[in-house]
Amino acid sequence: MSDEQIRDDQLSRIRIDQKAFQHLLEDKKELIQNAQIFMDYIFSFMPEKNFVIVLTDEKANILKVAGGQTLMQLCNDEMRFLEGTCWMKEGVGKTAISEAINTGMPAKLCGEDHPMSVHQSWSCYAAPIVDADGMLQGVLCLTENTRQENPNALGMVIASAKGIENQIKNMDKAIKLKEQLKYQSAIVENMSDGFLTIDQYGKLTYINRKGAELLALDQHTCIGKHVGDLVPFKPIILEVLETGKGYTDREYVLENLKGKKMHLLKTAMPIKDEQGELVGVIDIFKEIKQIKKMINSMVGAQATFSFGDILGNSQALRECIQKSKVAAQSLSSVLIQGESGTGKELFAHAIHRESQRSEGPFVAINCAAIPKELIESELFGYAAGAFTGGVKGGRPGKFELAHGGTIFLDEIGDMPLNIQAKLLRVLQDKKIVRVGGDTVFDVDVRIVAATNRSLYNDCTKGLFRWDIYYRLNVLSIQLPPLRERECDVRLLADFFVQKIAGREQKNIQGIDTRVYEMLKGHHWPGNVRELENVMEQAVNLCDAEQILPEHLPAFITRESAPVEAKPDLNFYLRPLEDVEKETILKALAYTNGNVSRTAKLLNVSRNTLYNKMQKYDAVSTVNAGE
Ligand SMILES: Nc1ncnc2c1ncn2[C@@H]1O[C@H](COP(=O)(O)OP(=O)(O)OP(=O)(O)O)[C@@H](O)[C@H]1O
Repeated sequence: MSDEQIRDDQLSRIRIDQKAFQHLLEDKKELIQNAQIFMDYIFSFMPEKNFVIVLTDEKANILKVAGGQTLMQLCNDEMRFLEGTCWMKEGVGKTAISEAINTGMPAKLCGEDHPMSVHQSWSCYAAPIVDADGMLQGVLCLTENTRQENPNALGMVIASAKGIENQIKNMDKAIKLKEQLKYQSAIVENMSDGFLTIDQYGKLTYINRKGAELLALDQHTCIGKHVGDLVPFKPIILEVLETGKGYTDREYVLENLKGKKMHLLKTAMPIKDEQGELVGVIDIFKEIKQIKKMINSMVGAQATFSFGDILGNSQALRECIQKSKVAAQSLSSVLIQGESGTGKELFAHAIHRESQRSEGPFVAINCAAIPKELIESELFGYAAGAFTGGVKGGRPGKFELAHGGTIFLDEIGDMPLNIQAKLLRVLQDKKIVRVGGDTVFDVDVRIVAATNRSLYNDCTKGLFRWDIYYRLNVLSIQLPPLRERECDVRLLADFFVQKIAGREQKNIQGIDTRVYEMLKGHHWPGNVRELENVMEQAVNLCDAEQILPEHLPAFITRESAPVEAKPDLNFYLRPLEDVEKETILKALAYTNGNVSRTAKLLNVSRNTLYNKMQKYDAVSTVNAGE
């Protein structure tokens, strides 16, 4: 076979399918781009251009050929050294390219080192190109005629291959960084908090969408401007630039560009470079109302009962429900009065649920259950540093937390007079000032108050302010005691037995008629709460299919028992208060001073018990954990 035939035969074996080659070029785009820079560079500083330089992939497929025109032609004529050919196919023999691929090292093959006669007039210098993970990506190979050997050729190829490797690594890093930045900016852009950064000169370098919305700025045109020129107040982050000290979760009230008053919680952090020099500040801010919403949903500041949960067919109760439904539609304050356990809290829930602000929070506070010295800060919050021991950053009170909803002031009759004065301001102006602070906060809160005392009597005795009484009493609901609505006793007793038996998984079908009679005969000083407790006790004791008289507590069965002999009154009679005090102390001793358990034992509310304990100086017996 002639040399020409050998060459053509070889070409037909080493040529890659055109389509496959196009795919390969696409796959290796990055490598080709980076190698091209170095191939051009070598080409530019060798004026004789008496060489050919090729780039192959890791399987010896030639991706790119460059070189002097004459030499390229010669190379083609003698070796078919062409783009789109593979130089590791069978029959090609050992080449510098195959050596570099097989050993992973630079390789040099000159003249007769080549096994193929058609290659023997050429000297080839090849160096592998690897990526950041050490994986072979390709080979750079310089080929020249043996007559014009260049002693620096191998060094030049190795240096260029290294250069390409670095270029690829940098490119990979840049791509990864870009990806990372894309994610980071997506996170920051979609944050529900406002986020901005300034440089060391106070110029805005970045602001996210929420931040621009809160401060009423144009997100794009404000970049590069000094923050002091962008907002109508002295930006607090400039202090961080001055002091180098950041802060966490501080409250600020400011006006944005549109004049809207914003109550924000802010965190600012200084950014320092590797030398510890301050280069900027990060500022993260959110509206307090967002936090209050979260607090309310976490602490369950929601009304759980609706009018559907209030049972009773008596005329008096139906009228109360009717009146409360009307009250729910109004924005005026509501005063619910009634004995302990008549359902005042239940009505307060239902009024909120039926009102237009039912989506807002329902915040309840029991004025009798909080020590007098703490009521003010509980209701109105306190400013930063108001008292030693207080949370450094201050705290909002129940009125602020109830913004947009309803506040239920239970046992309002127990509110101290000095706090009543502050309450008047809320009722009149809908504004509050935190304890120890001077910032005025607007609060949009509907007040529902309740008491089991006669507020009117308290006013006449100077214990309650008339002005507040009149303001609260705009809509007044007087809940009837249970003893005055006999027909509800049966209904409620059935309901409680069903509810408690279901909860306790007891199969109790109903209530014996004698039990109804006994229940009707009781005076119910603890009202519905007392009835609920009695039925709970009965369900627990019941081992039959019906609640029978023997399941009722003795104080109820005794009331309906026939009186056999008149007791010796002189022996039995003692002042009622003495008996009450003794009973309370005994019960407290029995429960180790646990107020909740004692209240349950005595069938009274915690508040009623607490009031009586204060009256009888028994508060010191309370368990410390209470
Ligand atoms: N009409 C009613 N229907 C169903 N349950 C009722 C009714 N009235 C009261 N209750 C239940 O009785 C218990 C006491 O009710 P609630 O706490 O509302 O009374 P209160 O008047 O606020 O008591 P206190 O003055 O002691 O705080 C609760 O468990 C409540 O669900």
